[in-house]
Amino acid sequence: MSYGKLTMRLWSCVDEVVQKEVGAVGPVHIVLAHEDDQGFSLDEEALERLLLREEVVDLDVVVVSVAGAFRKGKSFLLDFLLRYMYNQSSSSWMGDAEEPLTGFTWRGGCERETTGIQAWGQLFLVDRPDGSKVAVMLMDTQGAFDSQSTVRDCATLFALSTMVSSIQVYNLSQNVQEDDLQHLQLFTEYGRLAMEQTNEKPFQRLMFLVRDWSYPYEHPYGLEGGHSFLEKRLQVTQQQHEELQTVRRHIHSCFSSISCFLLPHPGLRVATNPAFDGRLTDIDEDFKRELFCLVPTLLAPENLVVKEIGGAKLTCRDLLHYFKAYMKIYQGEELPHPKSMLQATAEANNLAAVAGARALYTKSMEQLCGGDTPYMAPLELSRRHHALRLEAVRHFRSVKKMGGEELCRRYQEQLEAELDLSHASYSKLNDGKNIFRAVRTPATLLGLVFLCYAASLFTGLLGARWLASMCHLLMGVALVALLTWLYTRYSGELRPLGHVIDRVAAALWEQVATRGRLARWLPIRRPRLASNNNLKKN
Ligand SMILES: Nc1nc2c(ncn2[C@@H]2O[C@H](COP(=O)(O)OP(=O)(O)OP(=O)(O)O)[C@@H](O)[C@H]2O)c(=O)[nH]1
Ligand SMILES: [Mg+2]
Repeated sequence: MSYGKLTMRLWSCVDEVVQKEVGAVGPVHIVLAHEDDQGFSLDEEALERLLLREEVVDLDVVVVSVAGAFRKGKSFLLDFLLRYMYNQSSSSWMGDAEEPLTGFTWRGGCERETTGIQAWGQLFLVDRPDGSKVAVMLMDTQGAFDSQSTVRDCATLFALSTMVSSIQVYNLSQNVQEDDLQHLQLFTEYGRLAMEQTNEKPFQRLMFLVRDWSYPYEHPYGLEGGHSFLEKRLQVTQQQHEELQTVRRHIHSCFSSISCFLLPHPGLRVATNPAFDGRLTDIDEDFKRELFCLVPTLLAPENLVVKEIGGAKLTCRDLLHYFKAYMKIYQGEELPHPKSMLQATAEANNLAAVAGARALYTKSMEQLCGGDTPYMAPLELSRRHHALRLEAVRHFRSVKKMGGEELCRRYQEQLEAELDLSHASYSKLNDGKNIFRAVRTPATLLGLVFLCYAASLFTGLLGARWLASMCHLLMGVALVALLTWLYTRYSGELRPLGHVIDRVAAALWEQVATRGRLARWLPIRRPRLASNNNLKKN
């Protein structure tokens, strides 16, 4: 029995089961797009119904996905893939000339149609020439760059479809532009980020499908023309700018095989007639001829590519687990959010300006009160900080940046907060250089020792022996604290203990000094940070 006949028999068995279970077969939403900016969710039940069906669950799986910008005929093309899968053994798989095209929903018009990710409601069983049997899943993806999706939405869906498919068709219109390559780079990088790092190429087969190709006199329609065209487009040369080289290297490093197919325009009736329902009589001959070559290039049994992750082939059951795991990663918050080019550039501009202003401030502060400079009056330090802070902010604002005033103000606030933090640590460094502060703990403890000694002598003379013993005890504690403090400073060990002793001594010192009105000339209280306004008034 030929492969084709066997496939058809198997297929009709599966078809019967499915018809009984779910009625008419159609597209199934496996990834749902939520309207209210809530991202996407996986319809696990729908996916389980599809992948855990007894006939397919343990078979190796082939996933063919079509992705790209919205309104470019992706669903329309997928319906021809469906026709091929349903009529594989027949050379007239394209169907009757007057038959409307059905399957994945497609339509004319300028508003988006497909949302989320849809899979065809049943998998196709195919016998491959090597005798193995595989299950083929066809997947349609929400078009990128519609007016309702963010860059993150587009990246998530493209990345997901690339990660779970073994054959990804990148559907483009008219040409392969540099921005098409940049978007592919961004989306595949977003996919690679969510996958475990391996040395192997993370994705399998990629086909650039260029629709409405208008230059057959330069590169003929079809796979061969596509090959020569893509070779030129993806060529890396030393004369290229580094940016162009990086994009091309990235794409080569992501896919194990890359091809290109140039498809002619299907004719004006397809593109512009609102009454067009997909019948073949309305489609240009050139398009049908090339489509007849394109579809088997993707789906003929010998061309099918089994889905592999980390070098291991996946069954339908495995694919279900991977789908769930990947979806969870994209729903979590650990991945960075891809941004639009303007947003990313504006943030980079602002960050660079913040870094420049911070460097300016730090350089001057280092000269003023860095590690090797002598102690300076805290009030003077605070005054200079404010002057330099103003200068740094002025520098930040003078740098030309993209992104507008709102973004600029946000980064200015960040800069100001950072500079205030720096001031706090420069103040601490400066305080550390003060001789009084350096000897404050031992002086306080020594003072306490003498005070307790004198008090014990005095109370002993008065005959209050228990009070004298208390003073002795306190003196002993102060002495031990002093020795411990000296040890911690000398050895650098038991630092938390040394820190506690410092704080107790500081509290005592503050009490005594404040009561004794010494606060004016001893470094007891830190000068309060004068606000910008105060400074201006001064
Ligand atoms: N110019 C042109 N139009 C096409 C081609 N193939 C299909 N169309 C037309 O493009 C329109 C959109 O087709 P869809 O298949 O719904 O497009 P889509 O990419 O799935 O759109 P979204 O689901 O919104 O992302 C329909 O009017 C088709 O007739 C093609 O190769 N070239
Ligand atoms: Mg569509």
